[in-house]
Amino acid sequence: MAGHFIYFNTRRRILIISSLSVATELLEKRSSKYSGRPDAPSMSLYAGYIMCCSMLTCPRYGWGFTTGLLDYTDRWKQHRRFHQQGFRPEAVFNWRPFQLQKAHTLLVNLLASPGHMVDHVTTFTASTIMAATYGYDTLPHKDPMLDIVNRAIAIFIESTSIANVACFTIFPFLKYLPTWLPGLSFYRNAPVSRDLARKMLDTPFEFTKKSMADGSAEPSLVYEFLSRSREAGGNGLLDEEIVKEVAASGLTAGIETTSSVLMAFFLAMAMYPKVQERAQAEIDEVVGRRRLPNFDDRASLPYVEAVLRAPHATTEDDMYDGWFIPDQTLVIVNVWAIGHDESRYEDPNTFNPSRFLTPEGELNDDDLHYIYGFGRRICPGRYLAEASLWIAIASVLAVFQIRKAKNEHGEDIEIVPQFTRGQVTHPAPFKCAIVPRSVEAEQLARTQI
Ligand code: HEM
Repeated sequence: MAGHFIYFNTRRRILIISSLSVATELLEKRSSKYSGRPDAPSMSLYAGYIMCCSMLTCPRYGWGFTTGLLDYTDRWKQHRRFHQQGFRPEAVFNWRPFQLQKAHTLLVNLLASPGHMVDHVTTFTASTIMAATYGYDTLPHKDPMLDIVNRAIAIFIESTSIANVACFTIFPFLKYLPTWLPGLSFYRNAPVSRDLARKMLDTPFEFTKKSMADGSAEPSLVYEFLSRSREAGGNGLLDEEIVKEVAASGLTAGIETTSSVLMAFFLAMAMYPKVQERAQAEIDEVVGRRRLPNFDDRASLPYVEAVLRAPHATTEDDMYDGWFIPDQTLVIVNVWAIGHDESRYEDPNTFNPSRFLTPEGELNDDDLHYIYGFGRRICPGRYLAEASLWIAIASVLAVFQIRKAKNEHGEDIEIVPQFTRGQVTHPAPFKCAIVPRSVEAEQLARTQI
């Protein structure tokens, strides 16, 4: 162990980095060496984002195509080029009107059934990504396309939980046993998962192709790539398969992560009413109560912005600070530790947006970029995610009060924050009350769509 990193040299070489400067030095400045993915079952951890990646397990469940699981190969580079084009800041800018509209749908859904906050949040994040990717406008409830995507993600997450993958990693012979044996039921999910993954790759893609053929296609990532490929005389099937893979990778990487942050926002607001009041006071002062916030208000709402802020396998040997880091070391960035580093953050366990403000009330330069990863593997969907999160948070704060739920005696039900385990962590179910701030706020929300 050396200061901010721990190195295990067991059967699998593992390096855990808990310092921003070490992560930046290794994963950004020496990014060419640290952009691979491990060649054996392994886990890479991020706080709030735990991705369990297994080169053996994921293809079995039909998920070997996703960008995040591809090794540092030409195919991965092709994926990245597509992501870069589709989700670069200028391209994402064009999605703002749509994100605003979907944030308003979120408000109306919350008014109708606040108890289904988790479903509404997932519909919101999925609908923005589906629109940007396929030009597909999801229904507010029970959308058939979204149903395929959600089922594909759910069965994959359930089947490849860390416990299950660890089981296969430690006892690889299990995969030769009959799947009817007790305890191996999750393994029976593999063909179902493969089937759903295939549907997830094909169905929305075919939707875009069909709408291009009948002239009704909305602009989208898939639309743009297919048009360009046709203009350039692309070689059909191969190109189409890559576009399908890239598009579905964005869906699978973006929905759970973005939804998880929004759920954590509701949790924090219920637990920290003073923070909520201060953010709402800022919105009332800057935006007023006669309209809802829009993206033009973002720069004038530093406190709301502050509320929003709250594995790499090496492909070559490397030396760092006198330490030798061999090829094929699994590198894990412990984002939780970086976010709880007391030398950076005073009282790090408290939800305190003010830590991102200067004494003058301006935003400081800590933009938490590290939550999106480092170097060549950095999250390509971060601009889309940030914009979706901001507009959802600002809109919800303008319209709702989020409070602890009450029991039958009218007392607050205390919230003990807990997070699920799995490939993407999110707050464990908790009760909260989501009620309009006023009759006017409710009417304002209803008149937007
Ligand atoms: C709050 C939301 C999000 C968070 C916290 C998040 C975080 C991350 C992190 C930590 C990584 C791994 C980076 C690394 O290996 O160093 C990643 C990868 C990725 N993310 Fe995101 N992400 C979010 C939303 C999105 C969205 C909306 C999309 C697409 C629309 C997306 C697409 C991807 C893809 C394709 C990868 C794989 C990149 C690669 O391996 O080259 N993410 N994300």
